Amino acid sequence: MTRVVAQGTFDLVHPGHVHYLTEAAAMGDELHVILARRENVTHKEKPILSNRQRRDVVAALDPVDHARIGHETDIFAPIEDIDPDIIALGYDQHHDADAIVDELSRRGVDCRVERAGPRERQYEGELLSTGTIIDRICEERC
Ligand SMILES: Cc1cc2nc3c(=O)[nH]c(=O)nc-3n(C[C@H](O)[C@H](O)[C@H](O)COP(=O)(O)O)c2cc1C
Ligand SMILES: Nc1ncnc2c1ncn2[C@@H]1O[C@H](COP(=O)(O)OP(=O)(O)OP(=O)(O)O)[C@@H](O)[C@H]1O
Repeated sequence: MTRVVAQGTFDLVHPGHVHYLTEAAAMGDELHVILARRENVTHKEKPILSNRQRRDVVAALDPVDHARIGHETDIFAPIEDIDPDIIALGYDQHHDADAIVDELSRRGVDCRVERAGPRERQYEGELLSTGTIIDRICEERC
Protein backbone atom coordinates (compact mmCIF):
# COMPACT_ATOMS: atom_id res chain seq x y z
CA MET A 1 0.00 0.00 0.00
CA THR A 2 1.71 3.18 -1.20
CA ARG A 3 0.69 6.14 0.91
CA VAL A 4 0.98 9.62 -0.60
CA VAL A 5 0.77 12.95 1.22
CA ALA A 6 -0.29 16.20 -0.40
CA GLN A 7 -0.70 19.49 1.43
CA GLY A 8 -1.64 23.12 1.03
CA THR A 9 -4.05 25.89 1.97
CA PHE A 10 -6.97 24.98 -0.35
CA ASP A 11 -8.97 28.10 0.49
CA LEU A 12 -11.42 28.42 -2.44
CA VAL A 13 -11.07 25.07 -4.21
CA HIS A 14 -10.61 25.26 -8.02
CA PRO A 15 -9.59 22.93 -10.91
CA GLY A 16 -5.89 23.54 -10.21
CA HIS A 17 -6.32 21.99 -6.76
CA VAL A 18 -8.19 19.05 -8.26
CA HIS A 19 -5.39 18.58 -10.80
CA TYR A 20 -2.73 18.57 -8.05
CA LEU A 21 -4.67 16.11 -5.88
CA THR A 22 -5.44 13.86 -8.86
CA GLU A 23 -1.76 13.74 -9.81
CA ALA A 24 -0.76 13.10 -6.18
CA ALA A 25 -3.34 10.31 -5.84
CA ALA A 26 -1.99 8.66 -9.01
CA MET A 27 1.45 8.37 -7.38
CA GLY A 28 0.18 5.70 -4.97
CA ASP A 29 -2.78 3.83 -3.47
CA GLU A 30 -3.95 6.14 -0.67
CA LEU A 31 -3.91 9.95 -0.64
CA HIS A 32 -3.67 11.82 2.65
CA VAL A 33 -4.03 15.60 2.51
CA ILE A 34 -2.76 17.96 5.20
CA LEU A 35 -4.48 21.33 5.34
CA ALA A 36 -2.28 24.25 6.34
CA ARG A 37 -3.58 25.87 9.50
CA ARG A 38 -4.78 29.41 8.92
CA GLU A 39 -2.39 30.75 11.54
CA ASN A 40 0.54 29.02 9.82
CA VAL A 41 -0.07 30.61 6.41
CA THR A 42 2.45 33.43 6.57
CA HIS A 43 3.94 33.38 3.05
CA LYS A 44 0.80 34.95 1.53
CA GLU A 45 -2.65 36.31 2.52
CA LYS A 46 -4.32 34.09 5.11
CA PRO A 47 -7.19 31.94 3.83
CA ILE A 48 -10.74 33.30 4.07
CA LEU A 49 -12.26 29.99 5.13
CA SER A 50 -11.72 28.20 8.44
CA ASN A 51 -9.45 25.20 8.94
CA ARG A 52 -12.50 22.97 9.41
CA GLN A 53 -14.36 24.17 6.32
CA ARG A 54 -11.30 23.79 4.06
CA ARG A 55 -10.68 20.30 5.40
CA ASP A 56 -14.30 19.24 4.90
CA VAL A 57 -14.29 20.39 1.24
CA VAL A 58 -10.97 18.73 0.42
CA ALA A 59 -12.07 15.50 2.14
CA ALA A 60 -15.08 15.35 -0.22
CA LEU A 61 -12.94 15.43 -3.38
CA ASP A 62 -12.77 12.15 -5.30
CA PRO A 63 -8.95 11.67 -5.31
CA VAL A 64 -8.72 12.21 -1.53
CA ASP A 65 -8.86 9.28 0.92
CA HIS A 66 -8.11 11.20 4.12
CA ALA A 67 -7.83 14.90 4.95
CA ARG A 68 -6.69 16.44 8.21
CA ILE A 69 -5.97 19.88 9.58
CA GLY A 70 -2.21 20.23 10.03
CA HIS A 71 -0.30 20.43 13.28
CA GLU A 72 -0.14 23.75 15.10
CA THR A 73 3.66 23.98 15.31
CA ASP A 74 5.41 20.91 13.87
CA ILE A 75 4.71 20.35 10.17
CA PHE A 76 6.46 16.98 10.32
CA ALA A 77 4.28 15.58 13.11
CA PRO A 78 1.44 14.54 10.75
CA ILE A 79 4.03 13.01 8.42
CA GLU A 80 5.42 10.87 11.25
CA ASP A 81 1.85 9.79 11.99
CA ILE A 82 0.87 9.01 8.38
CA ASP A 83 4.32 7.53 7.54
CA PRO A 84 3.92 8.07 3.77
CA ASP A 85 6.05 6.60 0.99
CA ILE A 86 5.76 9.79 -1.08
CA ILE A 87 5.20 13.46 -0.37
CA ALA A 88 3.78 15.16 -3.47
CA LEU A 89 4.59 18.86 -3.59
CA GLY A 90 2.53 21.19 -5.70
CA TYR A 91 4.05 22.62 -8.88
CA ASP A 92 4.70 26.05 -7.33
CA GLN A 93 5.25 25.22 -3.67
CA HIS A 94 8.24 26.84 -2.10
CA HIS A 95 9.47 23.86 -0.10
CA ASP A 96 12.98 22.43 -0.45
CA ALA A 97 12.60 18.72 -1.23
CA ASP A 98 16.09 17.80 0.01
CA ALA A 99 15.51 19.58 3.32
CA ILE A 100 12.23 17.70 3.78
CA VAL A 101 13.89 14.33 3.04
CA ASP A 102 16.77 15.12 5.41
CA GLU A 103 14.48 16.12 8.28
CA LEU A 104 12.25 13.09 7.78
CA SER A 105 15.17 10.66 7.67
CA ARG A 106 16.41 12.28 10.91
CA ARG A 107 13.00 11.34 12.34
CA GLY A 108 13.17 7.81 10.93
CA VAL A 109 10.65 8.37 8.14
CA ASP A 110 11.80 6.93 4.81
CA CYS A 111 9.93 8.97 2.22
CA ARG A 112 10.65 10.42 -1.20
CA VAL A 113 9.47 13.80 -2.46
CA GLU A 114 7.87 14.24 -5.88
CA ARG A 115 6.46 17.34 -7.49
CA ALA A 116 3.14 17.57 -9.35
CA GLY A 117 2.77 19.59 -12.52
CA PRO A 118 0.65 22.67 -13.26
CA ARG A 119 -2.81 22.45 -14.69
CA GLU A 120 -2.89 24.19 -18.04
CA ARG A 121 -5.76 26.55 -18.63
CA GLN A 122 -8.50 24.65 -20.47
CA TYR A 123 -10.57 27.62 -21.65
CA GLU A 124 -10.63 31.42 -21.64
CA GLY A 125 -11.72 32.74 -18.27
CA GLU A 126 -10.85 29.64 -16.22
CA LEU A 127 -9.65 30.84 -12.81
CA LEU A 128 -6.84 28.62 -11.54
CA SER A 129 -5.73 30.27 -8.34
CA THR A 130 -7.45 31.34 -5.14
CA GLY A 131 -5.90 34.76 -5.50
CA THR A 132 -7.44 35.39 -8.92
CA ILE A 133 -10.83 34.12 -7.70
CA ILE A 134 -10.75 36.57 -4.81
CA ASP A 135 -9.64 39.37 -7.15
CA ARG A 136 -12.63 38.60 -9.36
CA ILE A 137 -14.98 38.66 -6.36
CA CYS A 138 -13.61 42.04 -5.34
CA GLU A 139 -14.00 43.41 -8.89
CA GLU A 140 -17.59 42.23 -9.23
CA ARG A 141 -19.02 42.25 -5.71
CA CYS A 142 -17.15 44.80 -3.61
C1 LIG B 1 5.59 17.94 4.32
C2 LIG B 1 4.69 19.08 4.73
C3 LIG B 1 3.94 18.99 5.90
C4 LIG B 1 3.11 20.04 6.29
N1 LIG B 1 2.42 19.94 7.49
C5 LIG B 1 1.75 21.02 7.93
C6 LIG B 1 1.14 21.02 9.24
O1 LIG B 1 1.20 20.02 9.95
N2 LIG B 1 0.49 22.14 9.65
C7 LIG B 1 0.37 23.25 8.86
O2 LIG B 1 -0.24 24.22 9.31
N3 LIG B 1 0.94 23.29 7.61
C8 LIG B 1 1.61 22.20 7.15
N4 LIG B 1 2.20 22.23 5.90
C9 LIG B 1 1.82 23.34 4.97
C10 LIG B 1 2.87 24.40 4.94
O3 LIG B 1 2.95 24.89 6.23
C11 LIG B 1 2.48 25.55 3.97
O4 LIG B 1 1.50 26.38 4.55
C12 LIG B 1 1.89 25.03 2.69
O5 LIG B 1 2.81 24.14 2.09
C13 LIG B 1 1.62 26.21 1.78
O6 LIG B 1 1.17 25.69 0.58
P1 LIG B 1 0.34 26.61 -0.47
O7 LIG B 1 0.88 28.01 -0.39
O8 LIG B 1 0.60 25.95 -1.76
O9 LIG B 1 -1.08 26.51 -0.02
C14 LIG B 1 3.02 21.20 5.49
C15 LIG B 1 3.79 21.30 4.30
C16 LIG B 1 4.62 20.25 3.93
C17 LIG B 1 5.44 20.38 2.67
N1 LIG C 1 -3.35 25.86 -11.32
C1 LIG C 1 -2.78 24.89 -10.57
N2 LIG C 1 -2.25 23.79 -11.16
C2 LIG C 1 -1.69 22.83 -10.40
N3 LIG C 1 -1.59 22.86 -9.05
C3 LIG C 1 -2.11 23.94 -8.43
C4 LIG C 1 -2.73 25.00 -9.14
N4 LIG C 1 -3.14 25.94 -8.23
C5 LIG C 1 -2.78 25.48 -7.02
N5 LIG C 1 -2.17 24.29 -7.13
C6 LIG C 1 -1.60 23.50 -6.04
O1 LIG C 1 -2.55 23.31 -4.99
C7 LIG C 1 -1.87 23.33 -3.73
C8 LIG C 1 -2.56 24.31 -2.80
O2 LIG C 1 -2.36 25.58 -3.37
P1 LIG C 1 -3.01 26.87 -2.70
O3 LIG C 1 -3.98 26.45 -1.68
O4 LIG C 1 -1.91 27.79 -2.33
O5 LIG C 1 -3.85 27.40 -3.93
P2 LIG C 1 -3.55 28.64 -4.85
O6 LIG C 1 -4.71 28.73 -5.78
O7 LIG C 1 -2.17 28.53 -5.41
O8 LIG C 1 -3.60 29.85 -3.79
P3 LIG C 1 -3.01 31.30 -4.00
O9 LIG C 1 -3.63 31.91 -5.21
O10 LIG C 1 -3.44 31.96 -2.72
O11 LIG C 1 -1.53 31.12 -4.10
C9 LIG C 1 -0.42 23.70 -4.00
O12 LIG C 1 0.36 22.54 -3.98
C10 LIG C 1 -0.45 24.26 -5.40
O13 LIG C 1 0.76 23.98 -6.09
